[in-house]
Amino acid sequence: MQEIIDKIYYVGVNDRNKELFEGLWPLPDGVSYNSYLINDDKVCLIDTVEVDFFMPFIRNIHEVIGDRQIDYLVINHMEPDHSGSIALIKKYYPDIKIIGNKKTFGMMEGFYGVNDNCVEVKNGDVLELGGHVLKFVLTPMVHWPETMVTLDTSCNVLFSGDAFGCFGALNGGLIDSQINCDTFWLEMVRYYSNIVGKYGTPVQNALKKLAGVPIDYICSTHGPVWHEHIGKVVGMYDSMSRYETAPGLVVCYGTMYGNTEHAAEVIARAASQAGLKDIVMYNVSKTHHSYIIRDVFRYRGLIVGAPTYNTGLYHEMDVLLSELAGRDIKNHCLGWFGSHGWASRAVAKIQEWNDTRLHFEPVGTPVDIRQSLDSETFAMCEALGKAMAEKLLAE
Ligand SMILES: Cc1cc2nc3c(=O)[nH]c(=O)nc-3n(C[C@H](O)[C@H](O)[C@H](O)COP(=O)(O)O)c2cc1C
Repeated sequence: MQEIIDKIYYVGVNDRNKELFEGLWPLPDGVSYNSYLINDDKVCLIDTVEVDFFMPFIRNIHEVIGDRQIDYLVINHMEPDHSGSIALIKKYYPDIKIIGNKKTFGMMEGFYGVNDNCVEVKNGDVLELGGHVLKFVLTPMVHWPETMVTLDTSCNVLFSGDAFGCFGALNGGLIDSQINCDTFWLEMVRYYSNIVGKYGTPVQNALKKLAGVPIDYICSTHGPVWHEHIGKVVGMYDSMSRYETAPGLVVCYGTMYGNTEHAAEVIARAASQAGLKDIVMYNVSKTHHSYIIRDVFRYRGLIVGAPTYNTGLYHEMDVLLSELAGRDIKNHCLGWFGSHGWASRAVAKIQEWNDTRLHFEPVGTPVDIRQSLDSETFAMCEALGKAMAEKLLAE
């Protein structure tokens, strides 16, 4: 197994089989479950892996320590993709001491029935392993209540749990300086926006706790080990958790027979003609909402439109708006439009979502299309696209 630095080894695994992470998030390039082993006077394992991967996990551990026992297991985060192997690790290493905080152990008992040999740590507590010294920093609600991170102060390594993680399996290379990271940047935004995105304030609090701490390696639970790009990934987390955006536009629509799509094309073209360069368009039935949410986190403007369907809003658009509303996204502008055959509901429903849950800043005049675009609604779509572009560019 690869040594990251000074007796710290990677012992994680790759999952290229799963279609949907957590049954929700597509994994076109797989995902890694990262775990780390410090082979010092005392042996310490940092987090585990999803239980389906226990056999390759234990093989990786044996490759590093052979028959040595593991003294400590640090649990930074109890989500089962990291905690899933705790019970089996305890079977292999019955004397292992499990390190967590007050909120960790109730969850551990509830999920796995494990409740003995626990060592509770508080914020700032220290554990000496020999040459290596670990310091525990509690980071509640990034993105579960028990989350914490572990600093190895002897060599400036941060074991960050899910923070700074991203989708994408590790294809041979482990540390960012060994690999081309191009594919990981957008996947980091998708991971953050969908899974952590609601918790901007706790992420800001965690970043403040770590500000000024020298960090040479960030070892997260998913994706590459960050070394060369630490400034970039910390900057990305800072910016995303402040809900900072670029002056771009997401145009997202539902359609059955093309009339609402036609309106979306007119709106996007008008925005482009008004000078806006960053415009992305999605058919909400085709593109998984995790990609749309990712781009909503990147761009300040959003225009959504959908048909009236069974006296309500086209279902896939309802799902998208519900997902967006669940993330408490701030600092965004919204325009909207809709279509109907005989009795309009879609436009009012989108407005209802915004008034009651989203609270984005409304831009332009909503367009309600009866059956298909006519000259009046065509002009209104152009005006909507232009108004949004002018608003975004003016800022
Ligand atoms: C299954 C189905 C249910 C619909 N329900 C309604 C409705 O409840 N009220 C209404 O005014 N139009 C309804 N419509 C009509 C559509 O809203 C209308 O045809 C619209 O132009 C469709 O847009 P599209 O061409 O982008 O798919 C329905 C259409 C379909 C296919």
